[in-house]
Amino acid sequence: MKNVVFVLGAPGSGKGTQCEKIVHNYGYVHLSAGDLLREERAKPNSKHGELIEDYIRNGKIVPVEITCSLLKDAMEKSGREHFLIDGFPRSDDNLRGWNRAMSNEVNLQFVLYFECPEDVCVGRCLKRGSAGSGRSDDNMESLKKRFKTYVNDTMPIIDHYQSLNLLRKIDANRDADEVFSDVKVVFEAAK
Ligand SMILES: Nc1ncnc2c1ncn2[C@@H]1O[C@H](COP(=O)(O)OP(=O)(O)O)[C@@H](O)[C@H]1O
Ligand SMILES: Nc1ccn([C@@H]2O[C@H](COP(=O)(O)OP(=O)(O)O)[C@@H](O)[C@H]2O)c(=O)n1
Ligand SMILES: [Mg+2]
Repeated sequence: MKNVVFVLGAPGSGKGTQCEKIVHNYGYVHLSAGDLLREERAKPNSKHGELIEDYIRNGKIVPVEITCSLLKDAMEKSGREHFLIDGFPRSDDNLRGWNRAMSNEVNLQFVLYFECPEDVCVGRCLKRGSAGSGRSDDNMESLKKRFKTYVNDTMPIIDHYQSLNLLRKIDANRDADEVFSDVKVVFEAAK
């Protein structure tokens, strides 16, 4: 049986940064839904490249059929058993699509949630943009849309996992190493 930890939090809350540290310490495979979508977009023969670019630039959530099949393929290709799924599920469509396709073959261990104020997150993303992230959505116009999507579509998913007692909330408004010391406590408890 495959094991999964979902990693959620606002854009810029530090999901990718903390996932890297978890990979080093706990041997999970890190799958970022956003990275997989950006990779798919970059393929010259991609069926969905233009759609993905439009959704990303406008901070909208790409239809789950696309995202879930990228995740499923990456999981199968890895041949591994423990996965950090970063930035997913981010909407009701994501959650329902995942449950339809995957819930029978995957055990959800818990959901890591990085809590961080919006102004701090926006500042981090703008800094990432001006440092040359090359991302078409690390600009103020896209960020406004991304945060609207986060509040309207993703917060209800976070509440859903809270009500199932699966949410592990971390204060992400600190130095990355301090954040990781709390992350470690969660992973040690899950061993
Ligand atoms: N705890 C932190 N304090 C300050 N900056 C951070 C912290 N964690 C990540 N960053 C920086 O903020 C930006 C967003 O981090 P990232 O891990 O990509 O977040 P997310 O995947 O949630 O968007 C990156 O440029 C990263 O280097
Ligand atoms: N489950 C997901 C995750 C990302 N995405 C898209 O990819 C964009 C970037 O996601 P990301 O996870 O890389 O962004 P960050 O939260 O890491 O800054 C999102 O704003 C969405 O447009 C999606 O459609 N569905
Ligand atoms: Mg990220």
